[in-house]
Amino acid sequence: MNILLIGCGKMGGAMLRQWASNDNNHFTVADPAARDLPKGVKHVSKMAELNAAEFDVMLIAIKPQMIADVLPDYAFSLKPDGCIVSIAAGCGIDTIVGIAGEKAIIRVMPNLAAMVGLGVSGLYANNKCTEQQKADVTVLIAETGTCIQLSSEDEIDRLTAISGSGPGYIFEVMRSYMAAAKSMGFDDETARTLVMDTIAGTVETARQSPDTLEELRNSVTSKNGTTQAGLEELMRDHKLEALFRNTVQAAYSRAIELK
Ligand SMILES: NC(=O)C1=CN([C@@H]2O[C@H](COP(=O)(O)OP(=O)(O)OC[C@H]3O[C@@H](n4cnc5c(N)ncnc54)[C@H](O)[C@@H]3O)[C@@H](O)[C@H]2O)C=CC1
Ligand SMILES: O=C(O)[C@@H]1CCC=N1
Repeated sequence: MNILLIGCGKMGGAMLRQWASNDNNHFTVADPAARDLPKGVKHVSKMAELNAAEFDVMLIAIKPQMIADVLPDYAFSLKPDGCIVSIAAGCGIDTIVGIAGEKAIIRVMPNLAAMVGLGVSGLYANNKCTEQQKADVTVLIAETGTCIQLSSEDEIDRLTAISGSGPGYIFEVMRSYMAAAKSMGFDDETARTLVMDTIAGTVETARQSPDTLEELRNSVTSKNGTTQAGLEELMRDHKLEALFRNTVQAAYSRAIELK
């Protein structure tokens, strides 16, 4: 497929890095600030430089607040049977239709781990999309990690709050955990290794185990041992659970505002 990537910042750039490692598709990036693009990727700074080229897929990876300004410039670069894919948080299909007209539109919500092929994305297609378009875009997204098919647009906004924003929460959890390790006297490098390897090893253990997370947690927790002492703090008054609930609710509310 010929794909036009509009916006190649942190998220578009992360996905492009994976895609460019395959030869399956041809990419053109439209972004005045794009630098150091992978080999074989064409670059334009503005619409006029496209020389009337037409694309099978137009992938929107600019900030949601910019779409109304930027998308009209590119709307004519889509082939008549082409498909718009938007990774913008919040920005609904109705908003895109209002700008670009009735088109095949797919909303995808990736996350930053796409950069290393370990992303998780949700995908929702409107009823103008053919089965072939859905299948092609699913294959494209699956090159960056897991791709989950969603059956309502609202699910994209709810998934945004969990996995789209998720790496942000986890980086902050890691940062706080690392600060705690440093308060125990470990230097930066050792604290980072201890925290990251503990998290990576724990995730892999959970992936490979048939046990529930509660059972796995209990398998670390000796009666009257160190983990029990730590968990009594971490789980006091269910504050951690409430904190995560409030966190994802705030992100979901923001996605609704960005519609
Ligand atoms: N950063 C993340 O982890 C995730 C971001 N997203 C979505 O991805 C989109 C992009 O977010 P980021 O990559 O984080 O932002 P970013 O600010 O890193 O990238 C945006 C890019 O758009 C470019 N741009 C600005 N004006 C332009 C124009 N007129 N034409 C073409 N390109 C233009 C900028 O130069 C920049 O490279 C947003 O809609 C966001 O909701 C979705 C999932 C995760
Ligand atoms: O913070 C944001 O709005 C975007 C969407 C998900 C992750 N980053």
